[in-house]
Amino acid sequence: MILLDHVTKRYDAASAPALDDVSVEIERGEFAFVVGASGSGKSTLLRLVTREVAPTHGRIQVAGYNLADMPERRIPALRREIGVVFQDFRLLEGKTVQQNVAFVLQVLGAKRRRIKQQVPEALELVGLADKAKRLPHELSGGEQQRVAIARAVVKAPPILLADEPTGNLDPETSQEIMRLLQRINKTGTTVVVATHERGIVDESRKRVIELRDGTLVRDEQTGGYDASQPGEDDR
Ligand SMILES: Nc1ncnc2c1ncn2[C@@H]1O[C@H](COP(=O)(O)OP(=O)(O)OP(=O)(O)O)[C@@H](O)[C@H]1O
Repeated sequence: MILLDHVTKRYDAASAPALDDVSVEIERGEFAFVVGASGSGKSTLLRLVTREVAPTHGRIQVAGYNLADMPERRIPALRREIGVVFQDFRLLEGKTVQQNVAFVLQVLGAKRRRIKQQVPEALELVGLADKAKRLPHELSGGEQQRVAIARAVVKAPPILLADEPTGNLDPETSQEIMRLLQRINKTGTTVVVATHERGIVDESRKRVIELRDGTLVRDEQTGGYDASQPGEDDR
């Protein structure tokens, strides 16, 4: 589903690569964490998968698309296969919850009937059916992130990427969001979560792909964060 084969990404020739010769394969239906300290390359890895940035070297395949030599005009088709969630939610402030979620389908040119059916389903999935008419600022942070997740999955993408999805949330709300992402994974969606919060990773016992200074230093199926290494929380 997602394949990086000896991928290097340099943003500019003078500085060290943000990702350095990274090879990793994430199968359809898997749940994987990408962990590492700030600046280790987590966001760069996700941005390569969405083709926001192109690799300097190496081969990338996502949902059957070959990204390294992909023409610009094919990028929208790739992005239809991927839902993305960010730390800062990125909701449209002037639109209600249901309008935020519907907007994705409208942009894709979906029929009104499909929108009427899928938006309530997505809100039901994230537990926000009763708050469909609220504006984002009338919601808690955790609720706003759930709207963002509903928006990411409403088009039923095979892949969901989350970049520090719990970075702005308290521990209890973070756990709720992680449970929701795992529930979405159980429906068959491939889920990749970048985070530097080791507690979340330890609890989940999922595959952990660890980056340090742009290189892959660990790829383990059973989870657990290497406590011997200093991380964000220890500084
Ligand atoms: N657009 C850019 N231009 C130049 N350098 C960049 C750019 N984006 C990221 N970098 C550099 O690439 C390296 C990896 O950054 P990246 O954002 O991928 O790390 P990260 O692990 O996601 O960090 P964080 O947790 O702080 O978001 C860093 O050294 C960063 O400064």
